[in-house]
Amino acid sequence: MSPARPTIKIAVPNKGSLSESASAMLREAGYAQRSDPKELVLFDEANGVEFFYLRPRDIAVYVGEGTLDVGLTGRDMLLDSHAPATEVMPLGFGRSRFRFAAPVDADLSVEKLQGLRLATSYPGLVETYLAERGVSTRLIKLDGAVETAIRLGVADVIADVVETGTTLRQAGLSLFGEPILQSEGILIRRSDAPEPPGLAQLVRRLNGVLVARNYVMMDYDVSAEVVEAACTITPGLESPTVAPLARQGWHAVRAMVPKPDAQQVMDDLWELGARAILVTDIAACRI
Ligand SMILES: Nc1ncnc2c1ncn2[C@@H]1O[C@H](COP(=O)(O)OP(=O)(O)OP(=O)(O)O)[C@@H](O)[C@H]1O
Ligand SMILES: O=P(O)(O)OC[C@H]1O[C@H](OP(=O)(O)OP(=O)(O)O)[C@H](O)[C@@H]1O
Ligand SMILES: [Mg+2]
Repeated sequence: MSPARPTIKIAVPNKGSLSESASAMLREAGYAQRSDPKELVLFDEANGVEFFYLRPRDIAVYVGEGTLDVGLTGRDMLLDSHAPATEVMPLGFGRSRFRFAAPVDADLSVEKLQGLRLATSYPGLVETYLAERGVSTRLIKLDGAVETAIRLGVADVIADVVETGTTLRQAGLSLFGEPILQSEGILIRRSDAPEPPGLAQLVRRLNGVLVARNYVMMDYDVSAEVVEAACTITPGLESPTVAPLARQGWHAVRAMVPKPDAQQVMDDLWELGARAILVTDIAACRI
């Protein structure tokens, strides 16, 4: 009997904004995910992985303690926790900015925050940012719906997650100061610890999902005179594949193209004389 291979323990958000996207990404990477949102642990025996569904705020704590090997959480949550954990890779979902906001007519700047009451769910993140700028405020720690704190007279300003800005606008608030942080879902591991078993494979799989989501495969035919120019338009990730066609003086080219650029790239190739331009989705890959 072959010895059991070590299992990697992965923390996944159990609810909130990141939960569904995190599970969807892991599923796309070939891992089993829970079907019942009340399930707390799931053992994916085929892949040698154990998933623990936890509050996103707690994930950096477990990973920092070394109880779990890696976790999916938000960059803002990691920095807020001050846990000894490190970002391994960004995951491309749950993008937001972390910003200061105040009533529209407040005319504030970060320097003017000295002594004011500042409400936030991320005191660790805000305190570090302000300390670096020599500003100290009276921090009021709230669990959520922070935008309402000003109207209710609990705070003068807030610092919170902003995605579309709708919540702020509805509360009559506007942004001031530079963004404190650009956040998104990230993979984290414990700082200064040996690499957990299976991490390299997990990272390869997640990278594969990111590439499959963000790129398309483009095929086209082009005459020999303009092959070089065509390859400048579609340089691919490393180098495009160029193969001779049965038709004399023509080549077939195949290259990966960033998905948002695909339509413009097709127009440019057409102008150059390329024909039979085909775009296909990438289902999965290892780059
Ligand atoms: N509107 C949003 N858009 C993108 N990311 C968001 C948004 N709201 C929260 N997040 C991200 O979700 C993470 C916070 O997790 P949390 O569980 O608190 O989410 P939540 O949506 O606030 O959930 P809940 O309000 O149910 O507690 C942070 O990384 C934060 O940046
Ligand atoms: O810029 P927007 O698109 O409006 O999104 C930002 C809002 O979304 C989150 O709130 P959530 O709904 O999670 O409520 P909470 O404040 O209670 O966490 C966040 O805390 C902001 O309030
Ligand atoms: Mg929230």
